[in-house]
Amino acid sequence: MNPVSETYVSNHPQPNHIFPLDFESVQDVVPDSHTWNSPLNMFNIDESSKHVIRSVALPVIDLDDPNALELLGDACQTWGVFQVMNHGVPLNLIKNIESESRRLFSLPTEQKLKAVRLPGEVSGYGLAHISKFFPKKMWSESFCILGSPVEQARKLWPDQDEADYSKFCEVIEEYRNEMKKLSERLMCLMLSSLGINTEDPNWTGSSSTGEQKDTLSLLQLNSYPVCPDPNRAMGLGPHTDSPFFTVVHQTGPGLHVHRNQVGWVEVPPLQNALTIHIGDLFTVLSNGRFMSCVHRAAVNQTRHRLSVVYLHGPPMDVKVSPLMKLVDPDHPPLYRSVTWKEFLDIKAKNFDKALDQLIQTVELGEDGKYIA
Ligand SMILES: O=C(O)CCC(=O)C(=O)O
Ligand SMILES: [Fe+2]
Repeated sequence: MNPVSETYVSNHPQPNHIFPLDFESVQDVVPDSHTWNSPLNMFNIDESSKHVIRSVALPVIDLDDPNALELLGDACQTWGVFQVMNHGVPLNLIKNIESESRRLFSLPTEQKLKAVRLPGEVSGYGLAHISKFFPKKMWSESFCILGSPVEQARKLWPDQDEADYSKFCEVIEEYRNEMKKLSERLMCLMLSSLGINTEDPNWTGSSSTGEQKDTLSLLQLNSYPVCPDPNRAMGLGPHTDSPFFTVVHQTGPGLHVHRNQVGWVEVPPLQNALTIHIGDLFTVLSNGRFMSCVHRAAVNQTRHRLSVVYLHGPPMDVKVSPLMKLVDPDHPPLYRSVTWKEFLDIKAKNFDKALDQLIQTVELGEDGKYIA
């Protein structure tokens, strides 16, 4: 079994955390199961104000800018989120993934349910994986793709022309390839901003079996149907992403990021920009220099919103630890090492406190090395 699937199986997701609301049948009331009215008390966020800030400018980085490296390093250390322009992903490919996602989510509910994610599986249609951490259901549906999309696509478009599902699969594969290229470029830039030379092939550590493996790439398509009462519903609850980072394309406003002392800030849907969220494993790797960014998705009353999220992480069984170059007598290693697979287990049990579980106290030994 795939190691990501193993993690999901061992954490027993319940079917009620998989099935989205049948949005086709919703009239003009948000059902109680989807009404978010009590404070969540997560991530130490002060929820006394519901106000979303639109006047604070998030970092926008043109990758062709000669100062891109510096700007990017600064954005990762202050915000943990930024937008990139001139990222090299063909704009027609972004339009194509948008229209393929729209085609998928506009299928009749019963058709989408044919590709439902089974308990313990990663790929398929359903509520986002984080659903189980919240007391109320989210106003969204998602489609997660790990590995080949063919099997799921055949379930969605079974009786028709092969062109129906093969177009979907082609676009998914092409988009994922472009995301992989962009992510590798961003990873190099982010590490360079920390003074790390990525030409050293061992910078991420080695897998437990000693072999070099491919980084894992996961794609998640999210759909946020129009909502009769957006102030009482939540598209996607507050969370941090687990991998090194995620690359998000959104079709309209709705993404909010949280910054301490500032509050919830809207990420504007800039034309031709992609949004990058620093994830938990980068916090570990950078020894706390880059902090993962808490974000959520709101819904609205008039526009069906979509987002496409690419998760860029290390191979599942590679140990991620604070980079040696970022550790010195003034900066002890804050986190113990962890693989992505182990971290998903920790997150499944501790959600917003997952990173805290990795914090370690160390002492400097006589040989100048830290002892946990
Ligand atoms: O829809 C969005 O803009 C955000 C989606 C997201 O955060 C996620 O899928 O992890
Ligand atoms: Fe996210």
